[in-house]
Amino acid sequence: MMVDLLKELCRVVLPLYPHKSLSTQVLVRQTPALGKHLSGRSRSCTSVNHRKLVRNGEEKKSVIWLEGNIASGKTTCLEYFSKTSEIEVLTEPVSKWRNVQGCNPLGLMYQDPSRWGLTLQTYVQLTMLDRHVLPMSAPIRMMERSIYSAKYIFVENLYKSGKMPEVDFAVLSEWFEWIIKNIAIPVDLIVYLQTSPQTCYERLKQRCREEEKVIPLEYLESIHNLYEDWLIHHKSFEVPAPVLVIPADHDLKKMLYQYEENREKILMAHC
Ligand SMILES: Nc1ncnc2c1ncn2[C@@H]1O[C@H](COP(=O)(O)OP(=O)(O)O)[C@@H](O)[C@H]1O
Ligand SMILES: Nc1ccn([C@H]2C[C@H](O)[C@@H](COP(=O)(O)O)O2)c(=O)n1
Repeated sequence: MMVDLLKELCRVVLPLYPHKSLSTQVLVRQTPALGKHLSGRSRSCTSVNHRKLVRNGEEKKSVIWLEGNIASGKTTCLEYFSKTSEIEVLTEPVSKWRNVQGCNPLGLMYQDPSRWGLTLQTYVQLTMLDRHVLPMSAPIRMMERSIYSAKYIFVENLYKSGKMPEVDFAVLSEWFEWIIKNIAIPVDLIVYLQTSPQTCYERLKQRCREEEKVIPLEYLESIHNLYEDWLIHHKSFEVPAPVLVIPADHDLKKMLYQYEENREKILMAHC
């Protein structure tokens, strides 16, 4: 009788939890739709990346990229979510960009982008790749930006604005293509903090990072337009995961409220 009871329990309960399957079968599962904030087109063009392989009841892990303009509030957002036990947070390695063996490629780039753009972006590519391949220590990883935005936004901006020589752009492009072809860079969801360039300009001045004092509003406008073309209008590059857009011009109190409102959608990337 006990055996029958167990069999019945398995029959009813296991189908509800396919990722906890006890068989050795590999299950391919699609993450649930993320509701109205998700951009439909990015979902459809990224179905392969968004599928999840689950084997032997192994715990499914999810990676979320937090994208947005300079000083849009990404670090502040990550700080908030770092208090959640299932989430590990990886901030951008800006301190390395400001100090590699005593040199400051970030500062040099802002002083003379044509000369130092390649130097900074090569180092950004290396340090972001290092972040992407770090073993995960929690079920959900939220990381600030990605090797994709480094290329599609910042390298693109330097090149399009005439501040990066063609040869530098070609070398970085070949490196980038090689990396994404040969190294797995997982992503399940992109959270985009959508701000106006003006808001970022004000927050940038308030943060007062020494290297960034030379940044004009026009620079933030260019970065903004590249982000919008990529993640909202789908006019430039492939989007490697669904996009959750969070309007981020609001004050801190309203932003924390919005983060709470979106918590489920973010955690759902893990289901
Ligand atoms: N919602 C907000 N309202 C006002 N100031 C903010 C808000 N979010 C962040 N800030 C401030 O703006 C500056 C940039 O925020 P930060 O989180 O460092 O941005 P990012 O990591 O995107 O560059 C910081 O001084 C931060 O305290
Ligand atoms: N690929 C990149 C990434 C970032 N930067 C610059 C932009 C900021 O000055 C700084 C850190 O950005 P934040 O986290 O404050 O938005 O690094 C870059 O030039 N290239």
